[in-house]
Amino acid sequence: MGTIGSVQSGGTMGIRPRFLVVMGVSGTGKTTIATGLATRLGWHFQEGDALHPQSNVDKMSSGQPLTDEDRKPWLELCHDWLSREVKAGHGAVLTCSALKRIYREQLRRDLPVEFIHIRVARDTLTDRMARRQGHFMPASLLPSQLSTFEEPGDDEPVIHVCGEDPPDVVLEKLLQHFRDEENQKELHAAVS
Ligand SMILES: Nc1ncnc2c1ncn2[C@@H]1O[C@H](COP(=O)(O)OP(=O)(O)OP(=O)(O)O)[C@@H](O)[C@H]1O
Ligand SMILES: O=C(O)[C@H](O)[C@@H](O)[C@H](O)[C@H](O)CO
Repeated sequence: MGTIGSVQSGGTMGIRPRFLVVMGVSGTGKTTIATGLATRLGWHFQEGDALHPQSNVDKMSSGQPLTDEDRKPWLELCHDWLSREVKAGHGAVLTCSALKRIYREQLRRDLPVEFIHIRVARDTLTDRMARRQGHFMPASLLPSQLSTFEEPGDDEPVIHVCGEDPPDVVLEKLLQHFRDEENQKELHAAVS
């Protein structure tokens, strides 16, 4: 089993392929954490925002929140991407806000998809969005993101992680979680 300090060839650190959706409201750090995971693990990465139809981007840029109807075709494109990745079997990471349970159900339909939910306090989000430059999402949409968000339930395949720590710390916690799970499996296989 590899450790964070000794990346094995292929870059997977002995971690089996997983199909991850890094989720949360705008500004939680989805892109930052998802790209970090994909880079460290050598897995494929897709920015969910890049799959939005232009009409959705235009709508958000003009300060209007998306509706369920707006999000439906976008979520289907996200599902298509995940589906292709599962078939390829390589290990993959997608960013997607996945704000509601029904959206998460659409994303993981018939697929072994897991979610990583990054938790960040409202004040931190406000600060991050105010500072961020060159992104279409205005900080004024944060209240609607937060009011639309439905906390994932215990019956959903989700890993919660605190996103207040620096990105390297968040990433190391996630990698440690994956390694712990691999170790548990090996232990279980050895005793059964
Ligand atoms: N753990 C962190 N600590 C401090 N700053 C962070 C952290 N994660 C991300 N940031 C910063 O916060 C801002 C938002 O991060 P990022 O773009 O990754 O979030 P996002 O969830 O993908 O946002 P969006 O959904 O709006 O695209 C960026 O300026 C990023 O550099
Ligand atoms: O479901 C939504 O409302 C959207 O996906 C937003 O969350 C943005 O795409 C993203 O956060 C970019 O800032």
